[in-house]
Amino acid sequence: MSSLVEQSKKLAAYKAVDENLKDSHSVVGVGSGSTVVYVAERLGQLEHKSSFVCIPTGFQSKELILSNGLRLGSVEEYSSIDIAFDGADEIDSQLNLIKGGGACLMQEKLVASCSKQLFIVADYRKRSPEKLGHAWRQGVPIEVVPAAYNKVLNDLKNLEGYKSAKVRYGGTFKAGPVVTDNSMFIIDADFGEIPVEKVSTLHSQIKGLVGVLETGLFANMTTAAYIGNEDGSVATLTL
Ligand SMILES: O=C(CO)[C@H](O)[C@H](O)COP(=O)(O)O
Repeated sequence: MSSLVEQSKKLAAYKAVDENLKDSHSVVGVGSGSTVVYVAERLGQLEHKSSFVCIPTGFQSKELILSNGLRLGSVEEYSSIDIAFDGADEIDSQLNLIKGGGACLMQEKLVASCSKQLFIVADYRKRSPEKLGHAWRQGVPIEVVPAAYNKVLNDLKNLEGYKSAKVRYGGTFKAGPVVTDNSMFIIDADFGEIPVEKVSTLHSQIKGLVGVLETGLFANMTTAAYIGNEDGSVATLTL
């Protein structure tokens, strides 16, 4: 990966933490992915880091919390979270998101939904001029019960905008499907470009299929998105 992309991730993450984490915040959600690495790094540099507890969104996130000397909590203990930081695979003009590129979508949505504020950190490649499905062409990640994968693959064909769908495989790292932190499979379903006003409906339709645990469509959850630009600036997107 180019150092420009890496630099933009770091700048966005540091700015999001610096501008939004307050001394009064005692419970902080920490998401998953390569950009959140810099969120955890920044949190770990804070003098008052022992004054808040961090809630992970999966295995990688838990490791980030521990390796940066932060206090680890769980969403079972803390179902009210003051502020959460997470990455995204794509962000539309209304701050709807596609997430789940790293297969952590269920716990990411759990933490986001428990949080009073959700700040997204990303590099410039993640920002769509308008609709989801523009830059992120892999499809919407959907976490499914393993026994239901074939049924869900068939059910998806009946939904408006459907183009294709497949179970995500582990490639050279796993002979067979990717298995999530919840022991589920991931289906990536291509719906082309998703109109802003249809994100919520599409999420509900997919979620309504028996066998679906969660979708990677995050509608109306984002407080603000911090986007690291190629020129070294960081754009703050709010509605
Ligand atoms: O949803 C996610 C994992 O399930 C990540 O937040 C998303 O894939 C973004 O990751 P990165 O910061 O590496 O681009």
